Amino acid sequence: MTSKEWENRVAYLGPTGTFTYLATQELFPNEWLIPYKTIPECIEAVASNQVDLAVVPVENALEGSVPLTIDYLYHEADLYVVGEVLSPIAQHLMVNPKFADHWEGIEGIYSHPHALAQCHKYLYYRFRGIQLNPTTSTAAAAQYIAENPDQCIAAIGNSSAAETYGLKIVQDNIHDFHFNHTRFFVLSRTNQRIERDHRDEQIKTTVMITLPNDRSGALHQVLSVFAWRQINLSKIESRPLKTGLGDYFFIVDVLEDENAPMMRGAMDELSALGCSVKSLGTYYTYQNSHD
Ligand SMILES: O=C(O)C(=O)Cc1ccccc1
Repeated sequence: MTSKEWENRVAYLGPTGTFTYLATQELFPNEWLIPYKTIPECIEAVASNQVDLAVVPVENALEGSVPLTIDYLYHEADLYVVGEVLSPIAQHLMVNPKFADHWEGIEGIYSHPHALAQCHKYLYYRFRGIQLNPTTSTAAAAQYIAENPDQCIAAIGNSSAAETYGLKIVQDNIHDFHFNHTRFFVLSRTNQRIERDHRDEQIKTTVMITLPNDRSGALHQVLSVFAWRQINLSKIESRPLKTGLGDYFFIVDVLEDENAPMMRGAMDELSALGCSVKSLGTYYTYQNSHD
């Protein structure tokens, strides 16, 4: 198939072998997947029409939100969430094969900051004092290890990265908590929905809400708008507006379709309360099986 025959160009946090890559590949097995080095580069790629869609991590069960993604969506880009992928995450320690028998002497460990944090206890008890080096992704770390075969260093990432970059896994499942899942957003310039057979039934809408300045009970009022309509929220989080200490916006996940009459009423009432409200769209969830 030539590049012209692909239906969609999909940016993802690369290179090949990241957790984002695995999530993207499972949802888009027949699309043209294009790696970008950082989350902002993925988001810019779709915003500037270089690609049709972008897949980026947005939240991890152990580490919480990925602030870069949420802040970039609020402050920098005008995009819609058109799908989400939930993937189980297993972290492994990998080295160049020639160090497979003396990996306990490694002098540095490389990975994405979230991956290092997910293995905090393991690294503390097993490698205290060894330098931990953040990289733009887990696969970028694996690639770095492969490109520096004379150094006794290790990467933390998934088994696909070990395979892609010819590394040997010397300790598997080193993440501190068994339930380690990451949520990825699929982003688009247009308000559409990715619809595949294996989607979850539950639909979700992500809304960004900025409260009117300094009014007591404003957040309570916002929550009441949803509560009395019996609209369920699955997440609410505040992020700094970056205009001064104490100024925040809220990102809220609502288990309802943005076009449902109750939801339209809720959005209108929020505006009437003086909030600025932006819906990032309604989308389906896809559960990935790999780890
Ligand atoms: O670096 C990666 O592989 C990513 O896709 C980001 C990430 C990092 C750690 C856990 C889940 C996703």
